[in-house]
Amino acid sequence: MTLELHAVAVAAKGAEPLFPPLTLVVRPGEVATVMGPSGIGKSTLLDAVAGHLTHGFSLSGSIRLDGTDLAPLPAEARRVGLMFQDAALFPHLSVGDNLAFGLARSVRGRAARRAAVEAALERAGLAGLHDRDPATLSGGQRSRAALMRTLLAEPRALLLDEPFSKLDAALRAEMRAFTFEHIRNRDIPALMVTHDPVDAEAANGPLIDLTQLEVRPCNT
Ligand SMILES: Nc1ncnc2c1ncn2[C@@H]1O[C@H](COP(=O)(O)OP(=O)(O)OP(=O)(O)O)[C@@H](O)[C@H]1O
Repeated sequence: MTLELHAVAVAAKGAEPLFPPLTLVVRPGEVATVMGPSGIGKSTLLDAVAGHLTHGFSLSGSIRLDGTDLAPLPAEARRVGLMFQDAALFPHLSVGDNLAFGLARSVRGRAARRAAVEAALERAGLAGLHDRDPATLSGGQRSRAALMRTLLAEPRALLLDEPFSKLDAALRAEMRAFTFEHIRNRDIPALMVTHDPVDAEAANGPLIDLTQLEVRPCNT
């Protein structure tokens, strides 16, 4: 799965585009980093890829996933996963039921769904916590569960909007490594918005500064 942005720009009705046209290729397993000052349109760019553009913003250029133009597809048909800093587990569901909520519809039958959730909990280092109330988990455990919920939907690409910024330094490093490893294992492209140079340094894909729109290789 490759994510391709060609001359992508977003603009509010009657206004100038938020940033100059962006052209970018994110290959399978790669994390591309998008940086730029507050308000330049980083989250709006991710919304455009996810199919959630709101507030009168319109998109120009094209966004392709695996060669398919995403423009005509509604958000749910794009199968693009979104992880953001305030990603919360549903407080009224157990940890396992939170993960089951994300589970792709293609996994059918009670036993198969339970097995898929148990395997995901195990991979996230959360084995045995299926029936726990999310409020009783540590911050890192909650973050890992939220990521697994996103991944269980089998997204074809992942969008990360400052996903680690609420975590302390140690947890941040752990979640960053965990997330990037899953992106590589799933061989899906990811687009990460961050203000943190350490996140950018750890990413293996192109680095885009929306104020410069320079695309240069990072760690490759
Ligand atoms: N609900 C809204 N209604 C109108 N304009 C909005 C709305 N949300 C965002 N904007 C505007 O769209 C522009 C881009 O916002 P966006 O959130 O994409 O920026 P950002 O680069 O992600 O910022 P930050 O780093 O602070 O999250 C900003 O100028 C902002 O004021």
